[in-house]
Amino acid sequence: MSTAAIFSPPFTSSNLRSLSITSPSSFPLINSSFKSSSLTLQSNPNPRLSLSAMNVTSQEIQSQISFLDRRETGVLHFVKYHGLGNDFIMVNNLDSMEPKVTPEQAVKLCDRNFGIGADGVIFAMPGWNGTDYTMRIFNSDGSEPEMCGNGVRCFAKFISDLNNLNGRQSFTVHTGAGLIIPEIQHDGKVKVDMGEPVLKASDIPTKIPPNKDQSVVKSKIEVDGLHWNVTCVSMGNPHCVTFGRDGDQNLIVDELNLADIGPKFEHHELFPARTNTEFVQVFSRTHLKMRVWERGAGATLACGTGACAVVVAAILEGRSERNCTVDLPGGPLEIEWREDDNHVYMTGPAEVVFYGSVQL
Ligand SMILES: N[C@@H](CCC[C@H](N)C(=O)O)C(=O)O
Repeated sequence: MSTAAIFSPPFTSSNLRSLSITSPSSFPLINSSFKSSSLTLQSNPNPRLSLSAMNVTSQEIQSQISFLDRRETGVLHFVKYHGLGNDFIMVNNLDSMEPKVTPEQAVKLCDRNFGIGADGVIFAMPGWNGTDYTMRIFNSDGSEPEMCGNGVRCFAKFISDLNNLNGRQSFTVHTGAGLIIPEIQHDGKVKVDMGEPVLKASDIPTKIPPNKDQSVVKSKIEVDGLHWNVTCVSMGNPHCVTFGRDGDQNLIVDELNLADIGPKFEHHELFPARTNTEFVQVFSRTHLKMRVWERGAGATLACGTGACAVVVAAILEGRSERNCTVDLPGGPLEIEWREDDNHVYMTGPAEVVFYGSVQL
């Protein structure tokens, strides 16, 4: 479809009832281009709104992405991406250091029932201090984290599509976690130099007393009356990694009630900036499985910084090698914590879901 110039009137509550996707009156969906093999809109009052094949090709993306350049007051043009089901509304903010969406608007846009639906909103901004680009992100609760691993892979693909770069590209990206360097590989996956993990307790930050040099490794904390062994790692953003409770042989992560236990870690008094929490099951010294409760976003299908923190914690606890496959609910990530430069490298996919425009 030709996305760029076509704008339909905002949906009203009466025509919304006949659609299988909905858009609330506070965020009327103006135009969208889904890519899905089997989906079609039934009783679609707007013939321009249609759903067709998944896996958007690079050429298709480039022919459609130009609609992001349009400027209409009160209208946000976006592309939704996901990295292993961790999904983001990507905004072309390359003309300004001021985010085009406020934290309050981000909360509404991310709402899965009354908005577009996403784990966060990501802004592609001009570079800073010599970097090619700046990435900022709002979580679905409107808070601003320092970094997002799955998000930076989506960011790399978004930049490549925006600038018609078509193929392998490496960028320098300024983030709240410092310099991050993603590289689009020939197979379409994105490998990211995530920098060095931070282990000093006060910098993570956590109030858990350090027990190994200045860091927290396999320390016991009480959460909801139970004692959990945790290792704390920052990948720019804070992570609390646990392989289980006292006396547990090996955590079976599928058995956890994440919605119950996750918030108790996130808001625990020992984490002054709140925390992301990863629950980990060990299959072998190179194969781990995790579930995550994210600060500001809850249970997500994947967390890139979380997977990096998990491998760092597993190595510190003597449970794994430096190269691991980490299974997440949305799929696997390859993580390496290199000995020579102390950097963590993450490799995984990033895909377009759809394009859209919405009234703010
Ligand atoms: N899903 C992300 C992490 C996003 C930020 C996190 N919720 C936080 O507040 O730190 C990832 O892939 O790393």
